[in-house]
This record gives sequence, C-alpha cells and structure tokens, in this order.
Amino acid sequence: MGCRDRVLSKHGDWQVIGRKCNERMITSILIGGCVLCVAVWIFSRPNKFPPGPKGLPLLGCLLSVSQWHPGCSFMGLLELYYRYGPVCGFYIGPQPVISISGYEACKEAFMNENLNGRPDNGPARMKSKGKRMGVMLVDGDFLTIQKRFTLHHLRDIGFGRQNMESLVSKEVAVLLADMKRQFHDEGNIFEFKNYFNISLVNALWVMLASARFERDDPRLKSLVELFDVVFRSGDIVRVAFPCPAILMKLFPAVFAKLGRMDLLKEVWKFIEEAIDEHKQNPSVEPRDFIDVYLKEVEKNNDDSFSEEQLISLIFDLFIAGGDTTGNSIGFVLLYLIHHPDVQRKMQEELDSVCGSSMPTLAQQISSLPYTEAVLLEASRLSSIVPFSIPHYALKDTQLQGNTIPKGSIVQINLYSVHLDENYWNDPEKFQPERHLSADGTTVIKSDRILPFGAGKRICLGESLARNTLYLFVTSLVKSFQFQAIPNEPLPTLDPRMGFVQVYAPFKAVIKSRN
Ligand code: HEM
Repeated sequence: MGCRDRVLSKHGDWQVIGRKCNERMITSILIGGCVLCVAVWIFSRPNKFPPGPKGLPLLGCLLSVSQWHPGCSFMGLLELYYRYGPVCGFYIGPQPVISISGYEACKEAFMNENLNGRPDNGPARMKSKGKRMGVMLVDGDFLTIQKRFTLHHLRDIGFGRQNMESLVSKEVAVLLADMKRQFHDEGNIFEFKNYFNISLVNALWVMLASARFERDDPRLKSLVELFDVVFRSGDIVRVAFPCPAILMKLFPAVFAKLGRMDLLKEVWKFIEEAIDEHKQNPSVEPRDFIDVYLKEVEKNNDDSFSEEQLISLIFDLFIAGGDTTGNSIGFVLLYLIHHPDVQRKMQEELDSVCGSSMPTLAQQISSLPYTEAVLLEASRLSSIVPFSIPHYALKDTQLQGNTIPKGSIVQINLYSVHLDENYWNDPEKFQPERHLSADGTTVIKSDRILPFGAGKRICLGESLARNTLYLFVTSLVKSFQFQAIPNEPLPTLDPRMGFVQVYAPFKAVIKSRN
C-alpha cells in the first residue's frame, strides 16, 4: 500500500483532508481574530475614558442602544446618567460617544473649545449633497466666518428688534385672522397639527428671500410636512452611527433610522429656485439675505462664500427654525389648556398691561412678569430640543476628571438640566411661580434653563425664536380662550419623538375674547 493509499484509507478522500485542514485554519483565524479584537477593544480605550456600558467587541453598543429605553433613545442616555454619572462613554461600532448630563458637566462641555466641533459622518453629509457646508454641521474657521456673517446681516434685515417685531407681528395678524375665519366654517373646535410652523417658515422666508406664502399654499404645506417627516425619522443617538453618506444615498430604506435626509432634496430645489430668481432680477439695494450673500460671493474675498454654501446655509436655517419655534408655541397652549388657572392669570396680566392693544416686545420682561414666567416654565418642561446637536471632540480633552478622546461624538443632555430633581422642586410639574419672586413682581432668571444651548455653538436663531414665541403666544392668549373639548380626555402632553420633541396633534375648543 502506497503512502497516498494509506492516507486515503485513514481519511477517506483527499478532498476530505483538504476540507478538514481548511476548517482548522478558519477556526484558528476566527479565534485569533476575536482575541485580537478584544485586545484592541480593551487596550484602545484611553485611560480615564468615561464609565459606561461596555458593549461587544467591534460593535460596541450598536445592537443594545435601542434596548436602553425602547422607543426613545434619548431617555436611554438619561438612564445612563443615573447609572454612570454626568460623563458617560460608550462605543457605537468604532465611534466613541460621550453623553454629558447635569448642569455643571453640560455647562463645562459647552464652554470647552475642544468640544465645539461637529461630526463629519454620513447623516451630516447627506444634508449637504455629500459636502461639509452650511453652519449647523461645520466647525473651525469656516463656521466662525459663516455664523458671524449670517448673524450680522440677519440682524440688519430682520433679527434686529424693531424689524423683527414688525415682521413677526404681521405673521401674528395673519394667523389670528385665519383662526377667526375658521370660526364660521368649523365651529369652535380647532385641530393643531404643524399649525404654527407655517407662520415661522413665512417669517424666515421674508428675511431670506423677501417673499411669503399664503397659509394654504400647497408648496408651503408640503415643505412643512416634509420637515415633520424628516425630523421624526431619526434620533440623536442613532445619528452618531459612522455610516458613509454614499451608503445612505444608495440604500435610503436600509439606513432610514439614521434620518431620512435624502427626502430633503425637495427643500434644496426650492431654495435653488429662489436664488436663481434673485440672480435673474438683481437689485441695487439688497432686499434680503439672499441679495446680501450673493454680493459677498461676487466680491470673492473669502473662499468659504459660494452659491452652494448659500443654499446649504438657508437650508440649515429652515430645518433648525421651521420645526422648533412652532412646536414651542403648541406646547405652551397645551400647558394652558391643562392649567386654566394659569391661562386666566396670564390673560388678566395681559389685559391690564396692554389694554385693547396687542402685546409689544417692550412690555415683555419688565411689565409682564407672570407671562414671562409661563414662557420660561414651558421652555423648561417641554425641552423640545432635549439634546444639543451632536458636538465633536477636536482634540483629546478633560471633562470632570475624564478623558474625552479626539474624535468622540459628544451629546449634551439639556433635558437632564431642565428636569433635574436635585435642583427643581417637582420638576415634572408645570409651575410658572417657580420663576417669580415671592411677591410675584420680578422674574428670577436661572442659567439652568438652556433651551438654546450655550457657548460658541449656541442657537443662531435664539433671538428670533424667543421674540416669536413671545409675540405669538401673548397675542393668541389675549385674543382667545383655549379649552379642552367637553366630555373628552385632556389632550396628551406626551411628545412625539425624533431629532426634536414635538407636540402630538390635538384638538381644542377656542372662544374669542373680543
Ligand atoms: C424654540 C426654538 C428653538 C430652540 C429650542 C432651538 C434650540 C437649539 C439648540 C439646543 C441648538 C444646538 C446648540 C448646540 O449644539 O450646542 C440649536 C442650534 C441651532 N439653531 Fe436653534 N433653536 C430654536 C430655533 C431656531 C431658529 C428659529 C433658527 C433659525 C432661524 C435656529 C437656528 C439654529 C442653527 C443654525 C443652529 C446651529 C448653530 C451652530 O451649529 O453653531 N434655531 N438650536
């Protein structure tokens, strides 16, 4: 018997021998690979990496993140705060994520220059046709130049107090007239769904493109509905997943949970058309922000100015501003329906200070303390933006004794500050009085209410949002009585989740007070 035959008689066939060798090799490679991954995973965690859930090698917490608090991943991060403390770290795949909660840690994070970056991942790039543009998701000198320019010129056009007041008041008047008109058509029961977002988009569009839409314009309605779909499509935790933009573009359905940024191309087209229209009908005196910006592009003084950047910038203002302020107005009305006594007190104050006129910005803080306290309390309790837009560590940095490695995504938890039970008494309760002096005449400002964030990345639209919220809410409450529908449960205060929290559509009885 030859050697070949001897081996064959023992193992049956050369193919079997080959398969067995391959199996052994593959098993050894797999075991070796796993050991290597675990070693890399353990040793690549920097010293003093913040405490947090360990997750699996390579995948980190990718598979478990949605289990922390099913249906609401930002609540999951809140649970990590209670378990691991104010600075907590974990991995989503290879991406380090740091979740920061509680007033001291959040304030420190906002003020830390090294944490002022924004992640450069698929969801961020999908927003701007695969490039890093706009203001919301860029950083460094590009951000400084573009944010400064935008704020400066919007102040001239509409963010300045006087201009803003007249512009927003016009939108308020249109809204009140629209509501009164509906009294005849549909009785006094109103449905509120994206109702105020239309006014906000209009106010913005006047500043940006000197145009406004009729409230029932189908294009305006479809834009507002699109924002609603996109804003509800993702959340603040999943958006950290390091997925390349090209994959999101090729397989939108697979990566839908990271946010349906692909749907926003309609908005892009809409802005492009407005810019083309401005170029075809130029004006010597700038009419609006598009004119001012196009002039700057023409001057060619700085590379960061381009038409594409203008589209992306307007796009950011739209998506950051279109959904937020309108929702804040809706939440205030909901709280007032739940608390008729607060609504009555607010109306008494507005009637006694403003008489038969509509409230003005000049009366805001000094003359209307109760009203101001109601708005502060609604901002705190609704926390419509529960987390900052993700920040990004530009360098290794220290925070509260922990090392945050360069390249980490940093989530700053505003909700944890607004509902901190160690600071606020009964934080879940709506109590405007907590913001007033004992005699009720003075508003006590607290820097523990941070709805717009703080530091260099603070909300660009803060003044517009604050003034708009005030002018809309005061005019609405002065003009109408908002009540629950008799014999029906009170409308829910539970928000719909997404990148921001929004009120669930609700119906209410409205009675004219005039
Ligand atoms: C009640 C309404 C609003 C709230 C609660 C709100 C809140 C916020 C928050 C928390 C941030 C993130 C800050 C950070 O990442 O640290 C932000 C950023 C931003 N907001 Fe607002 N916002 C509101 C309205 C608006 C409006 C009306 C506009 C535009 C006209 C706007 C434009 C922006 C922009 C462009 C950014 C990005 C700034 C940057 O990255 O540097 N926001 N906002």
